[in-house]
Amino acid sequence: MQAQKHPAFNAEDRYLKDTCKCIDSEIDYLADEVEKMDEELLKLKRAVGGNYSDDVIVKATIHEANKRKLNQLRRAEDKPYFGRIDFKELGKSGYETFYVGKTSLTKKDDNKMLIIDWRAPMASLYYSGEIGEVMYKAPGGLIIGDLELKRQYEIQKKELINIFDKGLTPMDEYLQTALWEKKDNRLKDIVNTIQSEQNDIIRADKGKVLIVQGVAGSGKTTIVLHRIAYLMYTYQDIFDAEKLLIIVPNNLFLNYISDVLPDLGVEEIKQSTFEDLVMSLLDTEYKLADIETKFYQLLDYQNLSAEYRKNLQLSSFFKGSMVLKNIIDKYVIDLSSGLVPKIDLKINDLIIYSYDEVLKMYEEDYKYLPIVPRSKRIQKYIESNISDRVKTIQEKVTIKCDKKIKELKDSVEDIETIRDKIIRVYDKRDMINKNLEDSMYKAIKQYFDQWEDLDILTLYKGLISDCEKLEKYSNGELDKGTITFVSDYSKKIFDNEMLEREDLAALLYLHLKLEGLSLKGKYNHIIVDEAQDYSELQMYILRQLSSNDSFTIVGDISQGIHSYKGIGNWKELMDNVFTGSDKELLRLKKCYRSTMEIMNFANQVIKKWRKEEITLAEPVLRSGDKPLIIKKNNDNEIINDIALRINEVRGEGHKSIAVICKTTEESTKVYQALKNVMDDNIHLITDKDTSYGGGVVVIPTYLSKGLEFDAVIIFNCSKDNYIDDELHIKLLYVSITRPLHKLFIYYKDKPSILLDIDGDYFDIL
Ligand SMILES: Nc1ncnc2c1ncn2[C@@H]1O[C@H](COP(=O)(O)OP(=O)(O)OP(=O)(O)O)[C@@H](O)[C@H]1O
Repeated sequence: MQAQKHPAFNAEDRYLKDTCKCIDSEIDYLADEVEKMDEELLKLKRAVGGNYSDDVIVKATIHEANKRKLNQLRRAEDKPYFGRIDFKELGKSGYETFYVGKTSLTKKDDNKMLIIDWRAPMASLYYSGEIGEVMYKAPGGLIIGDLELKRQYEIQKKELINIFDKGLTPMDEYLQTALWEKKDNRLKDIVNTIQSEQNDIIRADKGKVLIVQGVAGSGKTTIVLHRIAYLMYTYQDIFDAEKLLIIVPNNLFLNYISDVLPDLGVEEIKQSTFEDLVMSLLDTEYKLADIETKFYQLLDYQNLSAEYRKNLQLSSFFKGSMVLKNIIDKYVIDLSSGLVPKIDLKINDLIIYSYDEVLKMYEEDYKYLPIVPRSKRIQKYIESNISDRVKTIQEKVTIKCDKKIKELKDSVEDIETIRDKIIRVYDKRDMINKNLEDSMYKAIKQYFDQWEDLDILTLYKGLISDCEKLEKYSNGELDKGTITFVSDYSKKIFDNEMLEREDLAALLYLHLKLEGLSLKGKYNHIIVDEAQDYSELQMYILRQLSSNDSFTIVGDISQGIHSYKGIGNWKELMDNVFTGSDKELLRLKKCYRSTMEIMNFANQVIKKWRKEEITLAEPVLRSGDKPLIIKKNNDNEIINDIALRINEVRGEGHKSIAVICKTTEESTKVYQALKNVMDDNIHLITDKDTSYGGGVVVIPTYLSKGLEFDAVIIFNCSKDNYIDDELHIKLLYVSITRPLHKLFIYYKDKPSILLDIDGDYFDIL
């Protein structure tokens, strides 16, 4: 064991053993407490029989905290800590030693802090502090002092394996050990090796919109998950799990990241795709058009004209744009101003509620309500008051009738005629009054039938598929060609009783304008991963769900394979969506995932995009094989070679291997062909899959985004499969930035123009 060579081994070994003993006894103690409290709470709950009890609440809270701590200690018992800092605060005498771990531990008998939590303010020194003068932010203000020692430990099953000292051993050695590990099917926490620039993001001020542009593999996903754990620990009184929301691209990805938060001691955070969030907010399951159809049409340069593909892009972009938001705003104003029909609510010829009276309710009394609840409120008001109103009218009818009868009685006509007339007047009065009573609810219905139907889906479809309306409300911001394309294309989808994914944000926005939103302002912090693929309107909607404009938004413009509908530029997002809020854009340039050789190669590919927004990745010093580009004569030869390659890579101990294809159709063919020449231990991943079980998979690029594998094999990077356009460049870039250790790229006939790069960056076969 390397650790034994370290001069402080004996002292460190003793400390580890003492700490482990202490954890064991704390685990025993807490397990005992939890068991006792389980029984006690059961008895107490029975005794109070479902009634409110302070005692039950207090005990249940302690019980939950004990269970949580017990879980955390159990998770930490094999590796109780990973770092140490020796720090002397300015003005104090002597250095104090602090061990940093995933969860804190205090010794029972003397209250000595054996481990501090990695999220504690002082632990920041472990991640960001350099030996010498340092400072860190504590709740009471800045603490300044001197950092004498920063030490890192590799511990396995309670045994010290290695010790690294800042200054004596290159710090990267510790990071390198972590990065060389083989990956299985899930993302892992990185508390041991969080880097300084990542630490800054994790601990950034909570009260703003933080946007992080990070290159592929820079740890964006990992960091946002650590940030959640940090926020929940640091601001326990504000951030309970229900007030946090994480938006992720798809359910496969959700499954891929699902271990990290529990490992960091955080449970039950709402994590959702944008689509699922909208459907749950609208409480409706919409049938959505297949995500792939449009995506693959955009790639189909052989069969579809450039103009058609451009219109497709524009149409998607429009549906997520602030232009559509403005159109909806104007549409709603018109809808609202013409909503109260210019008629009175009458029964026969009697006015029960006049147009002016209802208009006043609409424009003044209930103006504070959105349109739909406002019109419902007015209807309800009229329903509950109409009988009083009718009574008043009946009284007036009676008075009029009495007056008429008096006149008749005073008249000079013969008595028989007067009697007949009086009877007729009474009959008429009774008929009118009865009719008033009988018809009042029917009249209300007939009256409100004249109001425009506010079914939001119908209104939305009506707007989007109506060229005249789009033209009227767009104020010249859309050209006629786009308008016609949008409305025709949408009509076809609507006719099939479907919506596009792109429709959901606008539909929800219309809902918000007309109905309001029950979750408005519900979340204290919202996290968006892979944010480059979201539209401004989607972000605008998320902003409506936030109580305080507290966001962490991470993404990589270079991986924006859905940028035809998404964000092309962070500055525009800040200007157009987060106007007026405090915001900051940070950059992560280092890639921790892939070897230097893979990342240098990837940089050459993304450079072909020739866009100023590109940030080239700086690989962390970890060297492996150069990417291997392999030419074969046909698909069969490629498949046979891939099968051999997979066995070879498996033999080297790599656990996760992906054969990445451009489309699902290509993936399906490759999967079938591989199954014919290989064992059965291979899986096809499609958009129906919600989990990735590790091992060998065949997967289309767009689903591999966000994931990573030990080795990646790209099936067909031939000339006619990847052309020199933005979407193809980004697709290839995403694929080649997925591997940690090995990358193989196959082609037949001629290689793609995107592989036309300096030969130093790859090997060929
Ligand atoms: N400080 C670190 N220490 C150890 N591993 C790290 C560190 N930072 C990132 N990694 C590892 O790098 C890999 C990439 O991380 P992650 O998936 O979070 O990056 P990303 O920026 O979201 O990537 P992409 O945009 O390509 O999806 C993961 O395996 C993660 O564990």
